[in-house]
Amino acid sequence: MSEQRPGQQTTRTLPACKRIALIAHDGKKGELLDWAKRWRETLARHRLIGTGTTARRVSNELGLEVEGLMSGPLGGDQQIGALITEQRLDLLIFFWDPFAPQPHDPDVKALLRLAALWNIPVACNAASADFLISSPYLVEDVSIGIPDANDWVAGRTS
Ligand SMILES: O=C(CO)COP(=O)(O)O
Repeated sequence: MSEQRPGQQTTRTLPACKRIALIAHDGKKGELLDWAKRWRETLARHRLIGTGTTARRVSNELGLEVEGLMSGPLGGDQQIGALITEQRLDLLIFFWDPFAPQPHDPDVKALLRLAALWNIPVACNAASADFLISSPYLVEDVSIGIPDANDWVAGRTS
């Protein structure tokens, strides 16, 4: 089977002040809130964004400013995916629930695909989120490799 992949990479810079998405499925919201409480002071120094219910709960229960998008089942995962594609998100903390099928499972898969494609640091559980949030890269400009979108289109149009 022939498969097409981006042939050429370019880079982009994750800024020192990171744009961090916080998302949790209902069965994992308690864990995410506990985790965010532990890292509250660190999170407060970055720009937070989240799907509707997660964002509201983090904001209400921790007193942090979190930009709330649409709730996940109503399209929020896709909005986060669009931010990744537009290079407007730097870190994804997504506690998805391995025990609960979601009505919007295709959106969840699509979001994780875009995060993998665009080389975004992702944590899907508390231990990996601890590693990400305590990394020295969190407060530095960090250059990451990403697919070269212009080269991709050029290769499909020449
Ligand atoms: O469903 C979600 C992610 O797939 C999360 O959505 P809410 O934060 O609105 O619950």
